[in-house]
Amino acid sequence: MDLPINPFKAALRRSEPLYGIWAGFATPYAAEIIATTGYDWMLVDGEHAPNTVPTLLGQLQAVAPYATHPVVRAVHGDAVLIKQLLDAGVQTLMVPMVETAEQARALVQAMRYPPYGIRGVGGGLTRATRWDAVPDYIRTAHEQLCLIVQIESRLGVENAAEIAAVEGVDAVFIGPADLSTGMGHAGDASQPEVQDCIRRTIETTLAHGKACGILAPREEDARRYTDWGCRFVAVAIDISLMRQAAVANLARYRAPSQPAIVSTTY
Ligand SMILES: O=C(O)C(=O)C[C@H](O)[C@@H](O)CO
Repeated sequence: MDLPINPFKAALRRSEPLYGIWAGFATPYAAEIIATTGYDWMLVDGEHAPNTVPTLLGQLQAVAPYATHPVVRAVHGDAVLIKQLLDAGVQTLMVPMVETAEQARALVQAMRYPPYGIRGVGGGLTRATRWDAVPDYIRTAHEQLCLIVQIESRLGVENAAEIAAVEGVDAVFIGPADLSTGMGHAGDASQPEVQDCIRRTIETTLAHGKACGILAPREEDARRYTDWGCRFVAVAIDISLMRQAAVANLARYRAPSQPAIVSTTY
């Protein structure tokens, strides 16, 4: 069989925004539900959701029949973990808290086989090669792999030009929660100096010919960031959607301040 195409990587080169959703339930069942809803991509979160390599694998398998592309966020940029994730079939990898070009170059190396990098060869043991059904995987894998580095600190913003310029970095994703918190604003990305950092990072990334993405669950933020040039925007978080719907539904029957009455009898 042919090496599976990475439609997300190809779409990043086009101009229309790609709308994504954060998938935080860490189960294949919930991930599959999300994959049926029509978002362009979903962020399967290995950083803040309780995921491990096997749970991420299960979610990749669950969403494989659908058009929504799974972007997997690693808990950190360790080369050994990256090897396992790529072997499990991750095609698009996001790595949090990248602050220097040196870190970005190390991530590129971790995703490539020698002589271009340090990725170990799993061959027929791996889902990435479809257990050896894909011919010439070692020579061609890099064509369909996509690396997204997260810039989410003041240092990362300062080094954005050097990071975006690294060959093999396909896109930059801004983390507004960490960026604003690191700048002393406790998750409030609306602060002018945070907005300024976000805008500068988008402009710098685009100037280096790379795509830029961001998490923006509030509609006005999402629209502003796409106006500023963001190409892929996560406009929702599945866990928040469920909680908001549950709270709103209950509020139709009971005032929010009224305590829950737990009863085991009818
Ligand atoms: O800093 C950010 O913003 C992110 O990286 C996304 C958060 O980690 C996300 O988990 C918020 O729900």
